[in-house]
Amino acid sequence: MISVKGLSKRYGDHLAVDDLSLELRPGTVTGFLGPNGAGKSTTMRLILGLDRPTAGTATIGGLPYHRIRNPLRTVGALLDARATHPGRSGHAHLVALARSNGIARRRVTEVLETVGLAGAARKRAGTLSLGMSQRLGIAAALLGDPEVLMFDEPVNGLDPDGVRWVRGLMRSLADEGRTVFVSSHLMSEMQLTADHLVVIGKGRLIMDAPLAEVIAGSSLTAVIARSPHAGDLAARLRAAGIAVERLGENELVATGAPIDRVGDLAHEAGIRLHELRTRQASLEQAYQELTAASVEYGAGPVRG
Ligand SMILES: Nc1ncnc2c1ncn2[C@@H]1O[C@H](COP(=O)(O)OP(=O)(O)OP(=O)(O)O)[C@@H](O)[C@H]1O
Repeated sequence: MISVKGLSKRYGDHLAVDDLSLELRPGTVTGFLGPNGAGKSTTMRLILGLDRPTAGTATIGGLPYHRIRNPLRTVGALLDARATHPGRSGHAHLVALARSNGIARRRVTEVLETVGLAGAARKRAGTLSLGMSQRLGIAAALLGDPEVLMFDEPVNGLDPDGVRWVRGLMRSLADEGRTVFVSSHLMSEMQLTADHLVVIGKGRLIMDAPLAEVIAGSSLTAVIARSPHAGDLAARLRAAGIAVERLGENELVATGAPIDRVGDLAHEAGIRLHELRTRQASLEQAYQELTAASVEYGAGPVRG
């Protein structure tokens, strides 16, 4: 369990994290989203005690990071995949980490196999591709078999197979009851991986909700109805305060109401339906609506 209360971080006159409060639960993959510069990495660094907060607290299992007796056994993190000694092999890097944290050496072999790096373990870390470095960073995070895992952009540099593998890994770690906190800019991937989403913009919390709720809340999520009496249905739905747009003579789109409500209203009015379905927004679309006002480093208009 990660608990963040009133967390703020100021760099000079810039507030990178602004009064953030979160509870991240075990058994869940929580996706951490936000535009460039929103404060995701800073928040993760604060949770991991790599930076001191200006205000507020961050605890893991009830303790601030610096008070955790066996940190690597409690929380594993991948923040910067290139943060290994370039002249050391992946194997030597993990052995050193294991030794300094009282972790059995055989665990190194296990995690190297888990991340598919057993064959490349003797290569110097500096010669690994970005994707392999990511895998090595994930291996280091898994080394202490921790209950809490934090990954900053774990699929960065991975090929499609690697991306799929990370997705499966996150899922299985959460299914084992662990707390998984993962940031990514790949919305399509997050939509497949995360159960819960935390969205921040300019250091502030924008959304903290289950994935399904975020998608249902998008204005692009709608109910499509086809009926030989679409006009009557439109009138009935509008009278109930539901926004309706006609798609054609027999079809309409209703927004802001769940499919059950649209179906019930049609039934109550005795209106025959030939089709009733939900059109789901993608996470990408929902995310863009949520963050439109807080893109700090957006591109300006393209001039021709
Ligand atoms: N050590 C630092 N000194 C000064 N400013 C910093 C420092 N670290 C981060 N910042 C600033 O804090 C803000 C948040 O940065 P952060 O890296 O946490 O964002 P992010 O959401 O992880 O972005 P990205 O998606 O681009 O990785 C940015 O404006 C950044 O320039």
